[in-house]
Amino acid sequence: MALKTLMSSSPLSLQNVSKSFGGKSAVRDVSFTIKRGEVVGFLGPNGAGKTTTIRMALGLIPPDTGEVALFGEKPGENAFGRIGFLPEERGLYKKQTARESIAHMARLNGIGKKEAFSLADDLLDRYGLSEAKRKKNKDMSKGMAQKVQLLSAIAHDPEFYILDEPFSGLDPVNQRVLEGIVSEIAGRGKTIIFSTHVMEHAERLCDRIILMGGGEVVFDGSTEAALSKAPRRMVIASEDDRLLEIVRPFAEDVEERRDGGLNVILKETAQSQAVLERCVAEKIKLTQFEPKQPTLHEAFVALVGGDARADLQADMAHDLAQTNLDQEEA
Ligand SMILES: Nc1ncnc2c1ncn2[C@@H]1O[C@H](COP(=O)(O)OP(=O)(O)OP(=O)(O)O)[C@@H](O)[C@H]1O
Repeated sequence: MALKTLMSSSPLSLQNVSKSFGGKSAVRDVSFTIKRGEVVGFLGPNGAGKTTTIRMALGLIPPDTGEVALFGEKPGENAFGRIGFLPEERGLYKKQTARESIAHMARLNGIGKKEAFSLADDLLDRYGLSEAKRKKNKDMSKGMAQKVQLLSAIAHDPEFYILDEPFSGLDPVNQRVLEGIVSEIAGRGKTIIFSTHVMEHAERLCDRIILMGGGEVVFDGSTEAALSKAPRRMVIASEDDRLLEIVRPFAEDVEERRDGGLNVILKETAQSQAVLERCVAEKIKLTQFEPKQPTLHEAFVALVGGDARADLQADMAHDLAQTNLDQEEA
């Protein structure tokens, strides 16, 4: 399909978009097109440029250079009723109740008063928040308020959802509830792009991944293609001292484990099966042989270089610590 046609028929298209703040580049030469019905994970470490890109996509800030097309037009009010946007900065009017918040957003998106309140009630019932209907936002837990804000963004049943960090700051239980909502929206054939630096959400929900690093798109493709970028790993163990020597020619890196086994990162050309065959040929008796499934975490640490890679690892460590903390508290 010709570029112009694709730009005009797609919910969102960015062509060579760049943005700097005070001379410091935040987004550099970003191009991608979101097709109808896609569920896209917009990933990257803190400061990678995700929020800036989303703001430009919605026309909240203009790009310095490049073109943005939202439903084939320059972003503007025309498109807003067709979009459900969850901004990174959370905020509900403190004195409004949950149903008032949702109805308020629905009305801003052109729905009449009676229908807006009925929609709010239906959504709150459907997503297990019936008891929050008349609760003021200031009295809600963080998880509850975040769910209400997401429901406010989706009440007018838009075609295209732009969700900036929908899972951040939530405990694992609430993250799952929000994932359920996103998954249900996706099941109805809607188009979704959501940003996150937590890969597991993307792994479970997305067809396609766009990974930002240092203001640029460093990967854009299917979740499977992303996984193929992860280094292949295996764990192998034997009481035979010759194991390390046999494994080394196949390995990019080998680490001895405390239990005597070896963590092996295979060379690009090597196969775990070949290591096994070599061990059998050398009559090495193995006590463990475990090729590991690659994870998106590993793929992205491999794809995002330099400082961004360190940031991503720090984010991952932080998320893991937070999840452990949340599980201990639960
Ligand atoms: N209004 C602004 N003024 C100055 N610098 C900004 C502004 N907005 C973003 N930046 C800078 O642009 C870069 C990209 O930030 P952005 O918020 O887009 O990244 P992000 O990928 O969304 O990160 P996070 O996951 O932390 O939200 C960062 O270096 C940030 O400090």
